[in-house]
Amino acid sequence: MSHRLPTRVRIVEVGPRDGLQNEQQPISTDLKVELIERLANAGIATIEAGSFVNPKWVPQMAGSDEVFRQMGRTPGVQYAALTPNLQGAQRALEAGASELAIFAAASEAFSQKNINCSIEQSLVRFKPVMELAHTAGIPVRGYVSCVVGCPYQGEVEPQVVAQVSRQLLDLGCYEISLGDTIGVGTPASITRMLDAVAEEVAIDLLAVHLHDTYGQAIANIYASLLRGVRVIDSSVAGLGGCPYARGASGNVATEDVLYLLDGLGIEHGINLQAVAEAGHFITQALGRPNGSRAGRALLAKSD
Ligand SMILES: CC(C)(COP(=O)([O-])OP(=O)([O-])OC[C@H]1O[C@@H](n2cnc3c(N)ncnc32)[C@H](O)[C@@H]1OP(=O)([O-])[O-])[C@@H](O)C(=O)NCCC(=O)NCCSC(=O)C[C@@](C)(O)CC(=O)[O-]
Repeated sequence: MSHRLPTRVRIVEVGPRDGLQNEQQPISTDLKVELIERLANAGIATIEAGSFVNPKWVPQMAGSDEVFRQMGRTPGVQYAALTPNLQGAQRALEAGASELAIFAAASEAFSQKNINCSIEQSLVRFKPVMELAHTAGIPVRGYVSCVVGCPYQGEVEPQVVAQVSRQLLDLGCYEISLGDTIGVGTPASITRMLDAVAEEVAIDLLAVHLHDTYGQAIANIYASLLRGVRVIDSSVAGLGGCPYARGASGNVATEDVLYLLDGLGIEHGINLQAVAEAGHFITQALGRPNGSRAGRALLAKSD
């Protein structure tokens, strides 16, 4: 069990997907593309650029094909797509996604609401996705939602998270992202959960995906770093929420995470000021408040 901070962390930017999927207003493809390009220019090496789900349930992501086709690609950047099944995976690959993400849950109730099937059925649906991705030579990331709490079921047992994580790894995912979907975790519950999962999946293969609903995300990230986690999902300007978790606020803001990492002397290879400007750009365009405190502070200083 590590209590030493890592020297380098990889950021997975989920703003263009997780951040925007819940926006009610129409967002043009051009705007999504410009956001993605700004994030890539800032030095972010993994960007979740869209999802290929049923547009009836998540209308904002209906244009993901177009986004993937229009955006300029920066060499060395992975452009990931969230895909729930073979149909989604086929569309994502046709559109040119360089990485796929499948998503399961540690709560039966959330699995049913989110993807209309049980946890076990979801794993069966993911098999052909994995086969397709394997044949195409495309890496697949696995998400587990509700790793500490579920909006429908309440507390979630760390052992269930560990078991689903192991199953996703066995399916062939290269990394497992642990989602505190409703942001209820605290350093104590996140650490307990990570310790249970680390019994099944090496800590090097784990990422944390923490929503900031209760303002605990940065503390939870620090606790995760102390446990040896080296991959953090975040969303520029703290954009987002989950359509299947009412009241859930966005992911931890990328700018806030970068500020934390800088203060700890942990390398990340990203230009924080450029991300803050991307956050300003998108929140101005959407007419919504900027959810990053570090972003707001940096922008105020550079005015
Ligand atoms: C998963 C399904 C598709 C199952 O939905 P289903 O109804 O069980 O699927 P089905 O196979 O029975 O098909 C029903 C209809 O859906 C269509 N369909 C089927 N698949 C697709 C597809 N890929 N793309 C487009 N259309 C699709 C299919 O063609 C058919 O159309 P119809 O014949 O009725 O016209 C549905 O429930 C769905 O799309 N749910 C939305 C899930 C979602 O996007 N949730 C938000 C993202 S998850 C998240 O935010 C959490 C995460 C990852 O960030 C981590 C965290 O924070 O915890």
